[in-house]
Amino acid sequence: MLKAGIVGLPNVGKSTLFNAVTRTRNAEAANYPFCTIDPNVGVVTVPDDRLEVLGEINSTQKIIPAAIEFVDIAGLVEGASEGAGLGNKFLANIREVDAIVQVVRCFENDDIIHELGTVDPLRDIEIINSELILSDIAAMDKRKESRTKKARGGDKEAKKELDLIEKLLPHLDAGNPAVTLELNDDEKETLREFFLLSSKRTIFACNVAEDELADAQSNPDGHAMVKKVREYAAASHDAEAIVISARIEEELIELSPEEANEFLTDMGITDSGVSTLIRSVYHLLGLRTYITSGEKETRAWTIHTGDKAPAAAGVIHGDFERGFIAAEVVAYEDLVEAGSKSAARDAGKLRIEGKEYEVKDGDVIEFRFNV
Ligand SMILES: Nc1ncnc2c1ncn2[C@@H]1O[C@H](COP(=O)(O)OP(=O)(O)OP(=O)(O)O)[C@@H](O)[C@H]1O
Ligand SMILES: [Mg+2]
Repeated sequence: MLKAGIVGLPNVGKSTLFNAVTRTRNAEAANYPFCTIDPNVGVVTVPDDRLEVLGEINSTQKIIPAAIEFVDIAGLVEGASEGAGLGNKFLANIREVDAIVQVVRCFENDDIIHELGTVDPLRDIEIINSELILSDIAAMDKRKESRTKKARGGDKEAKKELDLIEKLLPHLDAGNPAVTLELNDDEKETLREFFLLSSKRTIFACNVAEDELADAQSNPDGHAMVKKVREYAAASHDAEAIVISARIEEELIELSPEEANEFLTDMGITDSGVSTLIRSVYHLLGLRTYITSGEKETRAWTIHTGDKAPAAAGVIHGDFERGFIAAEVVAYEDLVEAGSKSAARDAGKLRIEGKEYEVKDGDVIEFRFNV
């Protein structure tokens, strides 16, 4: 299962967010820096309203959403790349995740300690990013040395790596994350093998005060700190910034879905920031959902962007892929509009697709196979 790492300065609300997304209290969240040392790992289900709708249509007994993993990582501080605050250990934890959620403190509150004494989202982001970049520079310097020797000996693979490193180092030295360097497909492939921290796709989670969430969601640029983070994310990271209030979400854990909805409505919010965040992370990881739906269960299956029908079938069972014959596909919207699968078939919306079909997000599929 792909993993998203929750990263940020100490005491900014990472574990609170982790509890909110996993709907547990497994991570200790408390008002002091370095409350978290060892990472907390949890499975997070991806909210998807389409499953309930299909479940209704097919009188399904069970609904099974898609899932990804979240890892709550210890806070980084300035100097982490040189080992400060157990920096090396924490950076190693980040290396193991597939994408990053960077939690940025965007709330004023004198009772909650800020490591640096003041609330300043852009300064905080810069600290985290430069630690990731510095650690990558050190890794690349080392790799450059070993590859130079090999390349001299005529090793083509080493030469290819070396060329990329020569391109990468000035980019990193200028303070840019590896993820924003323009590369061709071949270079991208090589870059993946470097496992760089700053090459991971990132979403910024602006953690705002509870009473500012409603306004900040409906008008993000009306919140001065959120506005800055959004601009920064778009300009220098080609990334999204999402507004959350980790503490509200944590308070919702004990409530039933109905009570939680009522609570949110009272606050003037329709969708909780955390649901949006989880969905965005799922997409950021390059993941898409197709759905199977019948009386027994309605289930979301996770595939990668661009996966073809046999590979998608293989997610259910290897036999489905090996014995793949065809996929009966109807787009979610078409199925809902028709009201049932047979009505969709009558309306000519049911397609029979073969081996080359690229499965789309929201396809409702039944596979034909033979083993
Ligand atoms: N949006 C918010 N508004 C007010 N307080 C918040 C908000 N989000 C989190 N907090 C509070 O901030 C404190 C720190 O939260 P938490 O322990 O989740 O931080 P952390 O980033 O995991 O810290 P550490 O790096 O020490 O592990 C907690 O007291 C928490 O309740
Ligand atoms: Mg923590």
